Amino acid sequence: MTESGAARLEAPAEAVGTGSADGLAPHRRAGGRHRAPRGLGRAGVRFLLRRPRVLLGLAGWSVLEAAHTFALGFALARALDDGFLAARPAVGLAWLGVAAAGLLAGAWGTARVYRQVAALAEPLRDELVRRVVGRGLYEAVAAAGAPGRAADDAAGTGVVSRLTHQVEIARDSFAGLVMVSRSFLFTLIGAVSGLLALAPVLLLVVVPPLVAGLAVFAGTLRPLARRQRDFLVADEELAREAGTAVRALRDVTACGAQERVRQSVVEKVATERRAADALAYWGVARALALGLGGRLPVVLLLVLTPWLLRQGVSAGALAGALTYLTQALLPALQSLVHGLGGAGARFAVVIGRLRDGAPEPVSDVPRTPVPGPQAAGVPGARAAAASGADRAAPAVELRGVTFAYGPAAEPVLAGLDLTVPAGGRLAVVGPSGAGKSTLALLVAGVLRPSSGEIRLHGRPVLPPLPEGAPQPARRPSPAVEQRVLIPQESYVFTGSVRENLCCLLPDGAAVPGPALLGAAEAVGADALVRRLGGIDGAVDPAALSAGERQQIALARSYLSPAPLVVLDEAGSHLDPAAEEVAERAFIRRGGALMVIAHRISSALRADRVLVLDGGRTCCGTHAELLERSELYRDLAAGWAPPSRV
Ligand SMILES: Nc1ncnc2c1ncn2[C@@H]1O[C@H](COP(=O)(O)OP(=O)(O)OP(=O)(O)O)[C@@H](O)[C@H]1O
Repeated sequence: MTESGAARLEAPAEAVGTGSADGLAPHRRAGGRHRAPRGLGRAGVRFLLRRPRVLLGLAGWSVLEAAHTFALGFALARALDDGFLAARPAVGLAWLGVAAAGLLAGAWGTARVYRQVAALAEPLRDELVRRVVGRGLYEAVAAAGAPGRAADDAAGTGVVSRLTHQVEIARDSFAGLVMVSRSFLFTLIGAVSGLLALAPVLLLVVVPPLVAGLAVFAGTLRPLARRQRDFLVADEELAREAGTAVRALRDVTACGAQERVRQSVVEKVATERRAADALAYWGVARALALGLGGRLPVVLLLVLTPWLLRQGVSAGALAGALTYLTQALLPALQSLVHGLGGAGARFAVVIGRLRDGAPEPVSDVPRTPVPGPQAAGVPGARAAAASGADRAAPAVELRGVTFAYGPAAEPVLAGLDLTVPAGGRLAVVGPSGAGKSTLALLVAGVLRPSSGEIRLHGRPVLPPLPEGAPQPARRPSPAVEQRVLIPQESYVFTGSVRENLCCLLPDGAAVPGPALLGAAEAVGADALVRRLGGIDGAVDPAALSAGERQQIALARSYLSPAPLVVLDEAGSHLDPAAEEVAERAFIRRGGALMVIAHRISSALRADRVLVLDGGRTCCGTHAELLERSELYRDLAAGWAPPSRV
């Protein structure tokens, strides 16, 4: 196994960009989570119908806006026809005065409309806040039992983020939607009545393209909203990925994971670019709707002017119609198209997330594991026993596991069955290249079996790869909380001793200094910690020997809440006595232990030993194997005598 590959294994999953989300979304990213929520329309109608007085007020004040639109074109037409063109400037000016009064009345009405919109948006906000707080309480309870996650993280950061971001976005988008839809409707009413009053024939020119434009817009609304949502989601995911990479920069560099992190960010950039392209494509359809509904009527009006004049339409009526089109309908249509395409999609996405995150009925809540004591600052020794997914299930279960490093490569493991009971101790031995480290990586969920199944405490690790698929980049499985793997080359980073010891603990878990020292002492790293200046002393990886780095990694893993510890020759740089101290600490710690052994003493301390030997792989106690396995006898004879058994 390469050093960088090994080093990565101990790094927290967040270091390679798999960290959980914060910020905008609760991020349940299962397929379809970003779809517009079902029943949103019905829920919206119910919400509105519960507020008839506000709706009436909104409609009442909006009538003033319609009246202002009506007055705009009609008064201009009269000012021309009855005033300026009839050589009666006073009449013309009087009509212009009417238009100005209409403008003032419209502005006054619009100001009142804002109040009514607020009377709709604020209750919506309150309702959403109630939901989010309910969800937060639910998460706080669930997180208290979730290994690898601190309760205050779920209950604090997530809820505050949803309150401050999503609820405000929902409220603002909703208010924007109400404003543009209402404005378009009442402007349309005002303009159509004005055209009807000026000359009904004008409707023949204006209405058909307007209807065609609205039909195109209606047809593009759904796909456009979907593209807009995809773009928002891609944008957020890119921001999250980049944010995670930046936060984990030190670990990424220390683990040599720059290329993988770069690739993962580049993938997100490509996804966002594709989403932006698709959005732009549908943006063209939106421009078509605007052209048809807003601009074509103007062109038709100008082109058909001679015909309209022959139909008896006056010059003033033509000017009034042009005013309706350019000053009222076109801007209202533009606001509608942009508003529904932008704020509408944002509203649907955010409401969908808030609704998806609504508290579930208590009876449907899946059983969450018992809270691990390390959340309260107790080292993993006692925690290990308490944080399992299913404590009765075997710690490790392999059924027919076959693994090869490439589609055409010889399998390293073929049809392997193995069970390590909860709390059991297994030593894995075998000649160099037999597949011991590969087995450790499979159990840890870093590699994916070609076929067969691996479970940790009853939970599946990673499903097999589809036939012929290449092994993907190494990435810890979701079962990462169930195990800690210490590879031969230990990962230690520049920082304090405390940071190095606590990096496998759930976020926010505060382990007191004496408990950290106790863990170091248990694995025999206390002298090293003292030499480094205590728990707050500085760690310089380059200044540590390979054995000292192993001691830090052992203390860190001892503190981890994982109920299964996999030591892949994790004490290979320690002397036999120091290695024994560390191994015995892990035995006392509780939980299951799997040791890739390079000394007979490790095999003797285990309940059972797995001898990896290609087709002659076998498992049994030390005594059984001495009888049954020639390879084991050879290995045992070749190893140095144990210091103490
Ligand atoms: N990344 C890899 N790509 C291809 N083959 C690999 C890779 N890693 C290991 N192998 C091969 O898989 C086989 C098993 O390797 P593994 O490291 O699991 O053996 P091991 O028993 O742990 O050996 P050792 O005791 O020397 O560490 C070896 O033949 C090795 O060359």
